[in-house]
Amino acid sequence: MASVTADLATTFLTLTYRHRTPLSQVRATVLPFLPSARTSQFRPSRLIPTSSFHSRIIAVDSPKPKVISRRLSVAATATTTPHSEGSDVSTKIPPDDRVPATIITGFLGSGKTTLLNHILTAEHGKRIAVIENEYGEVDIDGSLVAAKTTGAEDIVMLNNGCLCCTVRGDLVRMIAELVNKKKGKFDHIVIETTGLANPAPIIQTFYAEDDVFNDVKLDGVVTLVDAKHVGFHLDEIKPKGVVNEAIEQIAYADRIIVNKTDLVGEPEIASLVQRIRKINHMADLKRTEFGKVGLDYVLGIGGFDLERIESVVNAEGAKEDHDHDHNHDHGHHNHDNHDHNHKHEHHDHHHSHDHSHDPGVSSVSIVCEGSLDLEKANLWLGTLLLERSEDIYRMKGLLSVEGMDERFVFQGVHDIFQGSPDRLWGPDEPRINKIVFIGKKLDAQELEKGFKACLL
Ligand SMILES: Nc1nc2c(ncn2[C@@H]2O[C@H](COP(=O)(O)OP(=O)(O)OP(=O)(O)O)[C@@H](O)[C@H]2O)c(=O)[nH]1
Repeated sequence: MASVTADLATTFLTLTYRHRTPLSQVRATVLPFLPSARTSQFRPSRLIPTSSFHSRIIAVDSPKPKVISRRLSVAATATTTPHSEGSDVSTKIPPDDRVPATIITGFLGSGKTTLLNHILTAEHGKRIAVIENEYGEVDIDGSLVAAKTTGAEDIVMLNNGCLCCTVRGDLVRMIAELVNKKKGKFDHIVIETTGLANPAPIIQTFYAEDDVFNDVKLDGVVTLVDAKHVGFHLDEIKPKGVVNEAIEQIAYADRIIVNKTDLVGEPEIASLVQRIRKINHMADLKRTEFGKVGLDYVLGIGGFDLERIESVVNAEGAKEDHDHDHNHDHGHHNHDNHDHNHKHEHHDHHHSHDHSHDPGVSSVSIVCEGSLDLEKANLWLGTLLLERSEDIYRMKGLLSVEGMDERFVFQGVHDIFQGSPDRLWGPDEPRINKIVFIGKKLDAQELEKGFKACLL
């Protein structure tokens, strides 16, 4: 046990040291004590006999898009880390020039291809490479997309794979090929998954594979929800060990698009939104018809960026499209945001939305003022990931750690954990910790208790 504890205690310290690496290029940290969990998470949940990825580079005749360079200064007074080479080191974050990739997922017929067509035909000045994962021999979606776009420069087909193993390999090869052969010819990659895909292995590909990670960064997961039919899929009881893809696709999302709202009435949409919120309280949500959303909503999300953790944990629960929001989800949002804007009060709550111990997939937030004992927090988080990483789908957090002058931000997908100090706490800024978990069998009270035990 002693050695495990020592390992756990190095987690934050190691991560703290990582502030010297550009934040945007901080390599995902797979906790060193989790070697078996790392491989087990790629187990296929479903075998799909004939599937393939197709890639298409959509060339858009437009001026070269603006390169957005992300710069962030981190003033590090790294008194808590033995790795520190000195204090008051300012780290300039160079631009992250990796190509962003967006995953579009959603159940069969939810409107993924419709959204893709919308993206490809819109004026945005981006050249987009599309990777499609199809069932069967016939490239139906490919022809739908092709019919609506011009300038398709390249199509590569990769066959015979299952989503979690072979296709993951295919995806890596596909991305590597795109990067090697077409570098500079596209600005964004959009990956459309099959309707029965569990997004987890695809997300993990971006962290587990160096070939991918070095050149491409995961920008976000966009999930289409069929407002008329999704209820049936969400209700479906699967055999033990088989995932409910409709739930998983919602759980991993950064952006949720409730599509086909023309086919159902307002009350159905409102109750669906509530249901979605119980699963994923972190994502933005919009209601649409025929996938008509602003391009900003689906491209350039930064859903896995440490720099953007704050906006997620702050706005958590309040992010439905406001055109629709006010009438339908009021009580819920008021409740969720209750504490977020108050200063100088003792913030101390969690919410898990109706269930304190939800056996299904749910979101739990902890908002709590105070500073954490580094070692205890390390042990708590490390143990949590060690024991529960399969159940914790995604998490994001912003922490106040005793002895650390910066806020500590982190995000994780199962046992992939990425964290770093970001900006300094303001002199009068209340030290409020905020964590959001999305996962299976989450016990809000237990999580909160464990977290609070780490406070000084
Ligand atoms: N009424 C209505 N129909 C829609 C809407 N969005 C898409 N559709 C239609 O629904 C059907 C399925 O849409 P797709 O975009 O192909 O859905 P998909 O998710 O790509 O489907 P799969 O690839 O089979 O999983 C098509 O006939 C679309 O025209 C909508 O908002 N309202």
